Amino acid sequence: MRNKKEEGSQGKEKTSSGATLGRLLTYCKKDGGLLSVAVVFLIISAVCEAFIPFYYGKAIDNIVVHQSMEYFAKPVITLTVLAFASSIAMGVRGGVFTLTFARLNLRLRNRLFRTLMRQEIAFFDENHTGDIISRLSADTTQVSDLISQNVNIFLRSIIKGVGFFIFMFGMSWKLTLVTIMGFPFIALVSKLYGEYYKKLTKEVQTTLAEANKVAEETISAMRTVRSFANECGEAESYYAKLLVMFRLNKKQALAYACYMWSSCISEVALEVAILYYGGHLVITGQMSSGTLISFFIYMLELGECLESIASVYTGLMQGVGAAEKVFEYLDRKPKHPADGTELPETCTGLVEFKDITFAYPTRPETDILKGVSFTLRPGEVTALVGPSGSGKSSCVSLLENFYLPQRGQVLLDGKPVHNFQHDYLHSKVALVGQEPVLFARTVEENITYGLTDISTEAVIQAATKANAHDFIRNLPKGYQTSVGEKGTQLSGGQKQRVAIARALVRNPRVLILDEATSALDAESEHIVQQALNNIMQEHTVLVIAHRLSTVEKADNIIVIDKGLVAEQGSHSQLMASGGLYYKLVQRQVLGIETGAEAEVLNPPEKPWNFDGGRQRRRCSSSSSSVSEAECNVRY
Ligand SMILES: Nc1ncnc2c1ncn2[C@@H]1O[C@H](COP(=O)(O)OP(=O)(O)OP(=O)(O)O)[C@@H](O)[C@H]1O
Repeated sequence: MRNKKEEGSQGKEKTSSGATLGRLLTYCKKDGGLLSVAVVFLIISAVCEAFIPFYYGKAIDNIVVHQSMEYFAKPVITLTVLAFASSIAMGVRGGVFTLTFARLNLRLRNRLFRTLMRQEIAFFDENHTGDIISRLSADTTQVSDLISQNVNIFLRSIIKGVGFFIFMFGMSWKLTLVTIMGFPFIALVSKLYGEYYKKLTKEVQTTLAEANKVAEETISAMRTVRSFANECGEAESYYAKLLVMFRLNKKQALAYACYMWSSCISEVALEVAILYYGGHLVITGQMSSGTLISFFIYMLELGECLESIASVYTGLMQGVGAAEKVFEYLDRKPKHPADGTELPETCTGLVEFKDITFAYPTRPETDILKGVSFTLRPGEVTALVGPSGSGKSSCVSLLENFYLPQRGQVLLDGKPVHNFQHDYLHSKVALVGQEPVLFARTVEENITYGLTDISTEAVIQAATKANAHDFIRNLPKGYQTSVGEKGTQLSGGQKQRVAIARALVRNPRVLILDEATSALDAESEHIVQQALNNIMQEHTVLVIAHRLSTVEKADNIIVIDKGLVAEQGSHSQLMASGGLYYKLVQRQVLGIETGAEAEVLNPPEKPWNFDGGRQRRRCSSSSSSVSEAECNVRY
């Protein structure tokens, strides 16, 4: 019963490996012409090689029997020509195969990256960047390299092996039978080894991805690592992951040693048996000594072919293991595809959140928003306030169509946001994040990110509105200055203004601003604020407010608490009603006046998102009268 089960699973494994290989080959369809050329040259070289030992035998027989240079020279010239032709053909075959599989690599990576770009945001929440990069680089390389080398070697070995076998059979069927008897053992060893190696390779790749994850996270956050002096800690975590991989590598080494041991023993046993029986045939006059030498060379070469086929098998299994991982991503259909089609000519920018209930796909059991409804009107500034973790950024993610709510709808001009064509939606709704991400490109390329055919005038106009034109002009190469990885060569305020320009150049109807204050000094903050004041009137604006000054000015304030709209209205209305907002403002004012009291009223683990807690702590801890005055002015 158990055996049947095992057979079943092995059969399934076999078919799935075969299917994966078949699918990989379909990826090479476009290279059919090139592959045919490679195969033709492969056949030429293999056939030439198959004849060479035959002429060795002939040459030796001619020396032994005729003992004349004339008889000896003929087979030697023939085998020289064969060897020459075979090496030329081998070179062409190798080059064409390498080219074909470089093309396969190109296609695989291109498709994989495009598939990744289509995935929903939740996919990137679930899968670590290191894993994804490892599929994109290491796995695709392994697929094309291994498949390229192995398909090449496999075909060559098969053709040569068949040729050798025919010659051997023609020389002595009895000796050939003795040779064949060793095959099943060699085949069994290769198969067992191949299966085991495939499993180990998958595990090694997974642990390598885990190690990459740690390395990537650490290197990309090097400043944080340094500031917490955790270099050794990170090195230890990386080393721990490497050790897991090393344990697997040891298993691989042991498996390889066992494989080599068993295959070498079986080869030597076979050679001794052939020599012994062949010697008997020569002595009894059933075979010439030259033929025995030819046969022996054929047998050794056949052994090499079988070894190659065995190693090809394990190599192919490695490649198939990597290919299965690549296909897993390639086949993944986005759960929330950006496939809307609505493309209205005009957009007023009216946004409605209607009874939204939302949980993140990674934590489906926790509702982050619970029946949230509010409206953002064109020409109005709406401020979203609430404690950290109350769900403000989640509202923005839904408006950006990053996720789908479980209940309710986010409407733009009365239509669900996911119904709009992807490019259209993101040209009408633009986001300036709290810590905007810039790309390692020029300032101009960052501003026009994702757009084509944008005139320089439009870029300058957007940068001017964003209060960024002057500082960009003073950069070493102006708009053509590179901003460095993630914009590290710009200051926080400069990055923020480039990000504002990037949003404005699209001429959006809805502008979402996640106010950044903590990263900016007073001067930069003032300049950024001015930029925002310039543009607020022209759009539907949603501000995740960190500053009370912004909140006060907003036309409508929505207070979110624990995923619910606690209250909404203008500053004066909310202050008059004496509810949550009133208490919040009171706390903030009190917080500035008496730092100690504020700590009690507004505990650090639940700071309100006017940034009051943070600013207040900054101010109250400072003994400088200037900073206190600054704070009082702000609130
Ligand atoms: N990608 C995510 N996957 C799972 N949970 C998330 C994700 N992003 C946020 N959350 C959770 O959702 C809740 C609301 O987060 P959100 O970022 O919307 O709060 P917020 O009000 O914007 O907070 P803050 O003012 O601190 O930025 C938090 O409990 C957070 O842990």
